[in-house]
Amino acid sequence: TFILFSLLAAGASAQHSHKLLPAEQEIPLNYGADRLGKRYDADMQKFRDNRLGAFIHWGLYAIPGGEWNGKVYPGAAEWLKSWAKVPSGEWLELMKQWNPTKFDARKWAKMAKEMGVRYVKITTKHHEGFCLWPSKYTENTVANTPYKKDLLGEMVKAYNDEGIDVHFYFSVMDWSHPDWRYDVKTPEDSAAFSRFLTFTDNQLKELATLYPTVKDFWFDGTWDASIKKNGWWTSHVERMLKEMLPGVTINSRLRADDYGKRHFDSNGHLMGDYESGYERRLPDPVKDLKVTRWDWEACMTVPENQWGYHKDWSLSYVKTPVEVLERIVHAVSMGGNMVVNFGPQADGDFRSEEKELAKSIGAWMKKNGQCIYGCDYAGWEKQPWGYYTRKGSDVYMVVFNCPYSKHLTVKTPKGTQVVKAALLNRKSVKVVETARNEYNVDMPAQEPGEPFVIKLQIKEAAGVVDKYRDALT
Ligand SMILES: C[C@@H]1O/C(=N\OC(=O)Nc2ccccc2)[C@@H](O)[C@H](O)[C@@H]1O
Repeated sequence: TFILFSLLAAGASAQHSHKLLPAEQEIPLNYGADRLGKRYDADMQKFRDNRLGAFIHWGLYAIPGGEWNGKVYPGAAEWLKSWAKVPSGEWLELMKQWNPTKFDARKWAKMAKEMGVRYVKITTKHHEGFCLWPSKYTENTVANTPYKKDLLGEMVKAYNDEGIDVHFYFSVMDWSHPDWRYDVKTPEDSAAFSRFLTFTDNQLKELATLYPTVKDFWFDGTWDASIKKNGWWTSHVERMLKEMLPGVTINSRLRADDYGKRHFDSNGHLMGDYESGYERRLPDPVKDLKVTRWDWEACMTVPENQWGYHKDWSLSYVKTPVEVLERIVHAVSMGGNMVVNFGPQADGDFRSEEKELAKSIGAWMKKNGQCIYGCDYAGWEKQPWGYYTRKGSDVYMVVFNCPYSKHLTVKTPKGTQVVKAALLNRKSVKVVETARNEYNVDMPAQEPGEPFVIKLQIKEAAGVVDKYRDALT
């Protein structure tokens, strides 16, 4: 079985293979998925209902902002240490300049509230190894900078005070730790990496103990062979955090199983509580409907690929608010969450483009948020005008593209009728049945000038009279 399975596993597609084997062919795993299927407890339901989040990528990399020794690197700014091949000792000198004088956690929380995000994911430690909290397991922390104070603690309190959940991003890969290894090949490697895993355990326990209102851990920096060869540890971390913080959610990216399979274990079952592979890309609304079988969260950058602050946003395309909004709606329409990224400046303020974006998305959410929060995949056939979302028996049409026909085609599943349609401001729009399970929903009389939402009242009674009798062929 093992040989057969190894061939099967080798043939499986990339890390996102979810090919489920018939139950009797499943192989025994010690470090595979702890649970089959979605979680339905209150904490996971809150994660799901939140739907819209914001990422905060903030670290030493915000100081150089993509430029090193007079050269501007177009790659992701939070990877500048790598692009410019800066030794750790030299990179950590930046700590001497870390003093965000304009940082005001309450202002940050107000901005998030105004945008309508229900949660914020904060980089507690990115690959560079600089900690935004005063960790006692390393010198590379905010405590040893001119700022001194516990930045993470200030943020957690401010966001929570605004009713916004806080999630922690944590990079396992730590470029500044002498015991980090990309691979474990020698006895020296395994001694060092074992020390590294203990160090990481200690930091995670510290985060869970100091900030017990944290709702989620989003692990990153877990793609290297060293982690894939230690799937047991990733399973231990998930169990340790869930023991310390019952209800906490953990992303699939942490996890590797007994054979180094990531995200989905060797039997095709999702590990962790939600799939976190959709980064700067989204599943296709027609071809990738498989994602509606599990919980997932996408994240996106506003420029093509900048998570940390980069001084020059002219180097790539910057998405407009409507383009950001469409990705948010697209994710929710397929049963996923969307996290929009912000890369604060070193001084603790945000660039104007990000402030404008937050305002613009927030204004739309204030009017239309009921088609996002608590909504899920509707199960109806995708149409060119936009996306469906659904909450119970309420189906929403979120319209991004207006057809010259002035009608929005709606095709309902068998046995489902559209009874009424109305704009969210309650002005009704005409609905005409055009064929079996097909309707024309009128465009609103006034051109809304921005993406708009139509709420459908439907009837799913079984045994609907089928007045269209197909001709006998
Ligand atoms: C959110 C982003 O996450 C990262 N890396 O993500 C991935 O490697 N993503 C990935 C990899 C393979 C498949 C799908 C996504 C980091 O390197 C980056 O600086 C940023 O923090």
